[in-house]
Amino acid sequence: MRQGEPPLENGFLPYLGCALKFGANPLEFLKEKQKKHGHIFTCHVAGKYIHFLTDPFSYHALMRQGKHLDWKKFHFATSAKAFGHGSIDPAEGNTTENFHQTFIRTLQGNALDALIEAMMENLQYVMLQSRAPKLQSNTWVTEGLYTFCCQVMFESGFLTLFGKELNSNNDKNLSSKQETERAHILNALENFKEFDKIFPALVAGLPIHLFKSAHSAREKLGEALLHKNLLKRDNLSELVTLRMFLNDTLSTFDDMEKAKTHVAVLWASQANTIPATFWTLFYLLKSPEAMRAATKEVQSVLESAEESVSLNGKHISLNRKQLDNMPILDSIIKEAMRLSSASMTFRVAKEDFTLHLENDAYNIRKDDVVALYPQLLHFDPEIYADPLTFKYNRFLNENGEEKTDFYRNGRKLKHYYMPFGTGIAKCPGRLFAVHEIKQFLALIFSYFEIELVDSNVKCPSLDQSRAGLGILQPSNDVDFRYRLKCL
Ligand code: HEM
Repeated sequence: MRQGEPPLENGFLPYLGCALKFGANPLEFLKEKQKKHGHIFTCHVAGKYIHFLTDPFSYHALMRQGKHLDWKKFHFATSAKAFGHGSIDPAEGNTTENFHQTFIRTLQGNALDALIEAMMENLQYVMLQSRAPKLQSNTWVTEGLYTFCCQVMFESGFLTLFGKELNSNNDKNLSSKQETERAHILNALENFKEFDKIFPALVAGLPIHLFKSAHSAREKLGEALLHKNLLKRDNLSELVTLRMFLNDTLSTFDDMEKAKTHVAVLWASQANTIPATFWTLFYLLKSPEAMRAATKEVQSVLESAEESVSLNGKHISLNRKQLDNMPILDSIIKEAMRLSSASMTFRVAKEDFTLHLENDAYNIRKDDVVALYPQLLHFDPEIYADPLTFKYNRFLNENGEEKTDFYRNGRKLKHYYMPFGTGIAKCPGRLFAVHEIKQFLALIFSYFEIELVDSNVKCPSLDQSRAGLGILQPSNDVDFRYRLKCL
């Protein structure tokens, strides 16, 4: 440590430094170091020097000094490492596509309306038609809640981004075509889960060939998303259509590398959405007061949209504007994600520079990492009283509208909620993600009676193996049951 640099925590292990202690429980580790060193400190982790900023009032200072910091290099390198495509950094010459721009263009603005419309249709198809055999006799179906959220969101989200298989003449009838399609998607889900299990290890730098079955799962996902196979599908999203075009026109990637860039999009679209959906529904099932408020809000939006709920094949349709008018569901989803998110923001120093914070300044060396760990903020009792408790209306003000004033030390915070990251690299799919979860809930409440098998079941703990990468998964599943309402 040189003069003017943040206090250094070297750890005891050569090279690994603090990696193991950090990896075991990042929140506890960072809290302990914050107590020891104050609001900024450096950890030596696996050969890198990571400067953690823990004061939420410094976050803004970091964003303002963006010219010294690179957010892309780390993302590009991680994506190539985990998904196995060549570098997507235009500086390295494989492609001139600006991926971030492609994502913003096809996940927000007008493109979002089309995604929402397709998702509404696909969710109902998946919940009512594709799973019909389970629902036939109007009796209760018991299942793991995580398994259910995983299947419904994966199948619907996959169909929304990658479309449906085109009719082939070999198919005898519609239902056998649906069965084949469903089998293909559930097979993709199995491969997705197998690959997702080792995702943290790949990000940490372990080579995929150490994991035989996950490697083969990733290759199979790639094969399913080869351009020649995507061309056999109908209703591809604008995101996938544009990405195929740009792969073909702006890159020198071979067919499998192109496919692997689609595997990356598939992963980004599902890996956080699935656990976020689980936590939202779990907390609702545990909180009758929240459930009453949520179902009432959905009913009233359906009534004012003049949508009736029936099982005669006519689907409910709610557009973006109607879904945007659900502040209670917004607050519930935010609260569930506050409690389960452990994303981390990284920036890499492009050169030696002085980082100016509110009251002090620190020297940062080229290639060092500056990081934020917003779970510290989400669990800060000064900002969120009783931070480990789910309060469905935490993000609502007295008028029942979105609450945006949160304080620390008597000062209003600009950054108080960050599951989607912040600044330029903020998740481009965040609006779609929240709409998807709202649609899922609105449809569950409309079509099903639903309850936990054991209403006293304990809240599962957060599986820390994915800390730093987004929404944490539950460490165990929870049984619930559901049946179609008599409509
Ligand atoms: C609850 C669900 C979601 C959460 C919590 C989430 C969170 C995040 C976070 C934390 C990042 C990294 C931001 C940073 O580095 O600062 C990210 C990036 C990204 N997300 Fe999401 N995300 C979610 C859903 C989605 C969905 C549904 C899509 C697409 C359909 C999506 C597409 C992406 C993409 C493409 C990136 C990379 C952006 C880039 O590098 O330009 N995400 N997400």
